[in-house]
Amino acid sequence: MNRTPSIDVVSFLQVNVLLYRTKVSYAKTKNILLNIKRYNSSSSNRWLNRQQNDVYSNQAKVENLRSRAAYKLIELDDKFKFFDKSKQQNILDLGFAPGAWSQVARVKTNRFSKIFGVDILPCQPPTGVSSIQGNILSRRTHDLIRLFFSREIKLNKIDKIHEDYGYFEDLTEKENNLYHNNPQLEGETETLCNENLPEIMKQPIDLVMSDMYVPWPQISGYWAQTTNTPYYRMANTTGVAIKDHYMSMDLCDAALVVACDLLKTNGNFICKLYTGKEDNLLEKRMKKIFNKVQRFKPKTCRDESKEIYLVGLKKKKNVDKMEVFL
Ligand SMILES: C[S@@+](CC[C@H](N)C(=O)[O-])C[C@H]1O[C@@H](n2cnc3c(N)ncnc32)[C@H](O)[C@@H]1O
Repeated sequence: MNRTPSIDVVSFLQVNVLLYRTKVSYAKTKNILLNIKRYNSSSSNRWLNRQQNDVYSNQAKVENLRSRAAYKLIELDDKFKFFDKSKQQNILDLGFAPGAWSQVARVKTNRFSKIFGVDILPCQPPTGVSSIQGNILSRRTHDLIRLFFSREIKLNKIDKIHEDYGYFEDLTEKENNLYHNNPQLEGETETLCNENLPEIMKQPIDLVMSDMYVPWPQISGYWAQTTNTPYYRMANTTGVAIKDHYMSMDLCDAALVVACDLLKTNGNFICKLYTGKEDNLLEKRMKKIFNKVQRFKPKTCRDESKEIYLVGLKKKKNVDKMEVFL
């Protein structure tokens, strides 16, 4: 087979020949090569190296969690107590892929609770979690979320192991009568009209959690992609603080619109953002929606990262979306 030598081997040989001619020592050659390598290494390589040496990433692999992000949600829940096994909860996980937050939510809630993930990337959800591939900036995605929570879903009891972990392999789904009896909702192509919806469908969610961040366009690694590992670099940021900030603010606003429309009164909200100039504006908006708003930086977040979480506790009654955003 005709094999093409990698760029490193080629540059090693080239530099060696060059240095042999000029009688430079081997140690110096190595130094020059290291510099070339450093120059060539992309930010995604640096990210992969950091992941390999990261305690939380390794721990996540041991515990069969899909990413280190799981520990951030665990810390958030330790502080704010979002999950409650004693009652049925409807949970929406925005930007759920690869699915670590959904895994945590599944384990921390009882088997009657529904967990629904939305992501713009294709991703197989964890066991006991439902999902759609959709853009949260689209009105249709909002409608599909509403439809999902209007259905009655029963989780099958299969065996003791699943019972212990609070979820089960199969889902049996029974359409909610309200959905079938309402002609307006049967054709999913129409945008749902809020005024005519039955009460149960107006605001069905107890917790909206958003860990969204804009994924990078895929430029490599196609050979290794499966539905479970859609993109390697989806947890990556651009490294340009101001860009990261503005990109995350748009997604926070989108999550906030979902909270205005679909979160129950007294429901809670978690939202990841990269800090910058517009934090205060977001916080101000959140204060119009929630009784209490708090900032939280989990220990799992890297020190150098600008990532923080804004938490909205106990949604107020009759929130006027127009007033929040104008
Ligand atoms: C940091 S990852 C989320 C990690 C996840 N919380 C976990 O625990 O595995 C951010 C996700 O947000 C998703 N995302 C970004 N923009 C989106 C959008 N407009 N609509 C839906 N999902 C989006 C990305 O595709 C990506 O999978």
